[in-house]
Amino acid sequence: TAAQQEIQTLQEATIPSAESLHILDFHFSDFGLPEDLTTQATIRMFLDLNLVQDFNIDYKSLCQWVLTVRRGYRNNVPYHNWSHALSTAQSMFAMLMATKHLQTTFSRLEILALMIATLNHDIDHRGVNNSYIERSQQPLAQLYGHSSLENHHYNMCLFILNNTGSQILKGLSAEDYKTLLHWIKRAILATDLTVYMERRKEFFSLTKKSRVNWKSEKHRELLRSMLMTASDLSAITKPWPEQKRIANLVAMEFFAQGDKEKEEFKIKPIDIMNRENSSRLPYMQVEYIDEICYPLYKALSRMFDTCSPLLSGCKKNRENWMQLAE
Ligand SMILES: C=CCCOc1ncc(C(=C)O)cc1-c1nc2c(CC)[n+](C3CN(CC)C3)[nH]c2c(=O)[nH]1
Ligand SMILES: [Zn+2]
Repeated sequence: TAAQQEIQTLQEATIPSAESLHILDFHFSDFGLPEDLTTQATIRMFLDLNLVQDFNIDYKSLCQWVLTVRRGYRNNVPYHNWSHALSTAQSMFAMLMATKHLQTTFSRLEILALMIATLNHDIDHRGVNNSYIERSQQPLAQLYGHSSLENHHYNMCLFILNNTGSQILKGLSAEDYKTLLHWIKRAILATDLTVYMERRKEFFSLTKKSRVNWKSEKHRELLRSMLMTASDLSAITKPWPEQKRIANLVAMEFFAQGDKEKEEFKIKPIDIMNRENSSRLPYMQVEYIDEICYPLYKALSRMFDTCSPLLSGCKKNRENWMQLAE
């Protein structure tokens, strides 16, 4: 079949180096990268983090797993698609590769959890957020209640990991497998912004007192969660042309949800989803940066100076949006 052919082709491909794919750069963009190179870039991340070796991952299964995860994203969704998943995983990869401290602090199993979680964290996203799903009483809402979307992303991730032919975790002990799934679930659920906003206070106070106890599982999980959000929102740190392009995709998706909310529920959508406010988009972005993004990149850069390009990128975009807001 075509799917088998695609697996075969990927399996036989010579995977380009990280340098030639530019996946070590914080300013990486997949814009214009051909689809087959996006799957090869994903394989390259797993190879360069030594995950294939450390966990005895069968290479053909890894190829099938990457292609199945990619297919799990909907290409009729403007922003929450495979490109967002790849950029999120690449941001995590760039932080891990740049920060030796992270690689020595996190176990190999934690690194594996972060890479699987970033790639799967929005899988099967329909372009609408939790509040829309809960209000529309969609099956997902009946199934999962709150954080319904993130629970769905985790379940899809688990389903693919258990699927014949893409069982990349076959080489793990029963205990490691159980621990890993728990960490992947927590990491995917951490990408729910409401969860992030609750938990970041504790993280910020830890980084201020620089009292992180790396031995404590609670502190490590908190850091893994914060790294998930930093990767998830990393488009806000990209060079201006890329940030502009992404912002337009996010706006397209948000306004489409707002239109549906007006149409189906006869309600007024929240500001960022109401296309009547599109002239205020730059101002809303400045607010979004100040309230949600900047504090996180500030705390991360305080902890790891290797992550300072994320903070400076975010700061630059605040200035760019501010100029448009006046
Ligand atoms: C219409 C949207 C304009 C574009 O918006 C964007 N463009 C790009 C990025 C990016 C990450 O680069 C991010 C955004 C962007 N994302 C936002 C989100 C979800 C992460 N929220 C939540 C919803 N909750 C408010 C109740 C806070 N507010 C946002 C905003 O104002 N902008
Ligand atoms: Zn995301």
